[in-house]
Amino acid sequence: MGTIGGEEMARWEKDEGGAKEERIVVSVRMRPLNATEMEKSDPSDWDCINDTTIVFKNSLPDRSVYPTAYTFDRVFACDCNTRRVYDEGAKEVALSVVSGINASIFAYGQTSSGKTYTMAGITEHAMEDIYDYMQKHEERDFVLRFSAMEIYNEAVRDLLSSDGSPPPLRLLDDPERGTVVEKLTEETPRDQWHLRELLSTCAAQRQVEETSLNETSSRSHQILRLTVESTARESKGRDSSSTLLAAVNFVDLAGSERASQASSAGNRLKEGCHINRSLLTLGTVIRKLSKGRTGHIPYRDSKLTRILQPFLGGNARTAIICTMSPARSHIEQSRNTLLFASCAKQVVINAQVNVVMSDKALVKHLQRELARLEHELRYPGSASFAHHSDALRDKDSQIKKMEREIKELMQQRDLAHSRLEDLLHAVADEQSSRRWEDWSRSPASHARGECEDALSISAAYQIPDFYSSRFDLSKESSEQRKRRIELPDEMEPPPRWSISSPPLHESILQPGNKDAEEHCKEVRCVEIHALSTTRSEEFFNLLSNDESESDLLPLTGECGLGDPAPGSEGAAGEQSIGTGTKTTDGVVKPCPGESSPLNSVQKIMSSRELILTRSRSCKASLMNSSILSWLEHVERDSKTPPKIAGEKLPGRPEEDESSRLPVASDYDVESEKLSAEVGGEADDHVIASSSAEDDGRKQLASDQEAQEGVLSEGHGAEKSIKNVGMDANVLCSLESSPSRWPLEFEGKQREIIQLWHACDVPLVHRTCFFLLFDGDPADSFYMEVECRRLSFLRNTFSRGGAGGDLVASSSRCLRREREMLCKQMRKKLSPEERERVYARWGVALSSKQRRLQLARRLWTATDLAHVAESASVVAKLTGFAERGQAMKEMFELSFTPQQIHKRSFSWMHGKSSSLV
Ligand SMILES: Nc1ncnc2c1ncn2[C@@H]1O[C@H](COP(=O)(O)OP(=O)(O)OP(=O)(O)O)[C@@H](O)[C@H]1O
Repeated sequence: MGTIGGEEMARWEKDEGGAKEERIVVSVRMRPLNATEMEKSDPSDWDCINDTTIVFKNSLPDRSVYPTAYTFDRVFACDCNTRRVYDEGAKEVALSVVSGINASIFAYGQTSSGKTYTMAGITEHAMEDIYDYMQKHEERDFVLRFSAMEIYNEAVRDLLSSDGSPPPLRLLDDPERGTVVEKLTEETPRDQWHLRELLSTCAAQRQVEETSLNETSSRSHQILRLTVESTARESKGRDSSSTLLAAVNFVDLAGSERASQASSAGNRLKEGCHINRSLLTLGTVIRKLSKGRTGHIPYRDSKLTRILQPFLGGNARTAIICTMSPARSHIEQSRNTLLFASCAKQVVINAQVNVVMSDKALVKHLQRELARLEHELRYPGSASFAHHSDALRDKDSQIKKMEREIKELMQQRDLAHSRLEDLLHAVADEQSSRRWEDWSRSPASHARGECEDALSISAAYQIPDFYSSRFDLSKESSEQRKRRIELPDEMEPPPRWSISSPPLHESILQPGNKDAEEHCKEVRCVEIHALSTTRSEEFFNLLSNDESESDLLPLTGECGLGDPAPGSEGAAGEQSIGTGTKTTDGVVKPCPGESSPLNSVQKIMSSRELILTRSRSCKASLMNSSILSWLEHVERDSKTPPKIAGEKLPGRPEEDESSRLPVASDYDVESEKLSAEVGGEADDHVIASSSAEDDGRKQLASDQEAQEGVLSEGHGAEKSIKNVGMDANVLCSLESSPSRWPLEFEGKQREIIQLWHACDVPLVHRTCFFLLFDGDPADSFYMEVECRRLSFLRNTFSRGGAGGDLVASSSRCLRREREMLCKQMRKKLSPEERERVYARWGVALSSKQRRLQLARRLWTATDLAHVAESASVVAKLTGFAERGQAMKEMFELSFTPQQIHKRSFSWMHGKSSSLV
């Protein structure tokens, strides 16, 4: 133990005196059977099986509920000497006193169990060790003070009093020191021998009487207290000197006894009552302390607990040695002792070093503390303040840094997760495609042909339901809201358009159409958000590795479809429109030999031109719920909707011919120029064909190839466009564009439109897709998916066999969808609106079946103006425009091979269903 002062002192103060939580050290010592017990052949029922456990070894049936084994810090068998008991059960605690920590050693047990015998030895050994310690630490100056008292019949007696019969001492409550015994003699032993003498005096003074159990029974509680005060010699007399001050109590309790067993009477009985009462209080205090320091602890119920209050579960280390007799005759008392010991070992104590500063040191310390506090009050930004604020800032920056790291980690995790998902989806889709192809070639697929029709229809008719189920605006996310079609300010829809109608599916969804519901469920929505670009790239990489692509695009150079503008012919039904012919389902098909190269050029022109001309307002107007408003808008401004080359927009005033771009016939000359300039690649794919419908689909592939060929030429294509008279502004825009996405988008869009046409894709699907994907780079993923699916279907159609049946089925499905739209016209459009739409679409007002005529003209051409116009009408009729916008994610790849048996690709098409 070194000097405590200066820095050490400050450190000690910081550590709150080195206080640490520990428990009372509890040991059990069993004495040998005494002569009386042996005479009575009282058997020994207890056995110390190891250093910590004592067991009740009686094999007789025991009716009690007491445990048979008890474990403590240490247990000492009969043959253990007191030295060992002291060394292992009390020494460490007793010697705490020299370190400035209060300590108490208790001996507890029934009468005649050996308390006095044990405690006398322990006190002696402790005194020896303390003196030994003092001798070994000459750097410190020690001062010992010794006092002794006994509590006999609840009276405190001074055992060092020279008076023969001293009066009982009073207990005083000192605010600083707690309970103090007034006028208690305190001796300062000169040396170890002097202390021994004092101990002898105490023993002689103590109340001892003979009882039936113990010839020298102690009838009082004895408390011997040795106070140790130590100061470092080198700091003595200096301002910074400090003193360690602590006391150790050696408490030899009176033995609990049963009056019957002790055969006590008279004074012995009275003594026994006091003893038992005070021991009972001690037991209560210990029990309450063992459950934590909550509630009232009855220290004041006895003089014993009142005097020992500071040492019981307080600022003192404590050791309790419980003594017991092994005799069976004392089984009950022994068990009580063990229960007390069990309770005591639960008590948590909080001993700390007690430092006493010299008056000078104390004054100086207090002055320094006062000055520091005053300084802090006057200058809030002082060093300590600054220190704290700096620490706070550091912590804040640490927190922010950690938050950033967490965010980054979460993003990385999400990214990895979504990539994994994409890869899994891609793999699953590829497997699905292959399985489906295999299956479609199998006889089973033909056998199912009988009910294709109904399935196709139901699947087609469930589309509005599909959309309506996803158009719940109350659940619309902010992203969806952002994507939702916006109405231009100047084009507020007139009130009549806002009349809500029940969802289309309610009127047309056929009962029992469970397959249709399944189709909806199978559509998987994958979040792409900010990762869409990355995911698209990954997806394209996957696609580029997919060799099946080449199979899906048979190069059959045949007649391409013309681009008959709606309204270019007023006839209905089977009448021809333009130079093309109309099939029974109203789909306009071109005549063989119509200029496919011209179509290609037109498509390129349209897509190129759209880069500039398809303004937001234009697109928005197409998407708006108000067709009428849109029509009015078109009539006011001849330059919108898009100035699609070579087409006559429905409703466009005839006198505006001069302002529009060249019509198809204008291209006859220009197309030749283009063909020559693009190296004839487009021409290579265009071969005249005499077939009308199926061949038309094949021609679409040819057109597509031609278009891709032109697009792939890059600047060459632009040059060609320039030659056909494109606005110079368009070219400037193209050349200055930092990204090729707009070009790719337009190309992809046209490709999809043609594939829709070729595959008889349901009009509702076309409409939703067209309106949703408006050129956002993030759309590339969906558009590529759509292309892949449609190419797959087209490839299937072109193979003949089962594909031929599927074509017929899809055509029927499309025809019924047009009938559905026809019915919706009556519900969704007022008579006046219908008239205007008829006029715009070239349906003669005097003709019959006008609604059917209109329905059959929708989506019958592939030029962008026609498509946009058709989409706006279908959107209005199906309520798409009223309900808002669908989630783009539902257009993702969603083939589900596991559910092929349900005849459903989740691709929400009658077509896909009819394929199965
Ligand atoms: N471990 C022991 N080894 C040998 N003898 C012992 C042992 N413990 C106690 N004794 C003897 O047993 C007798 C009773 O011991 P002691 O007086 O210490 O009991 P006690 O618990 O103090 O009783 P009381 O409460 O009545 O004062 C004594 O004669 C003592 O010498």
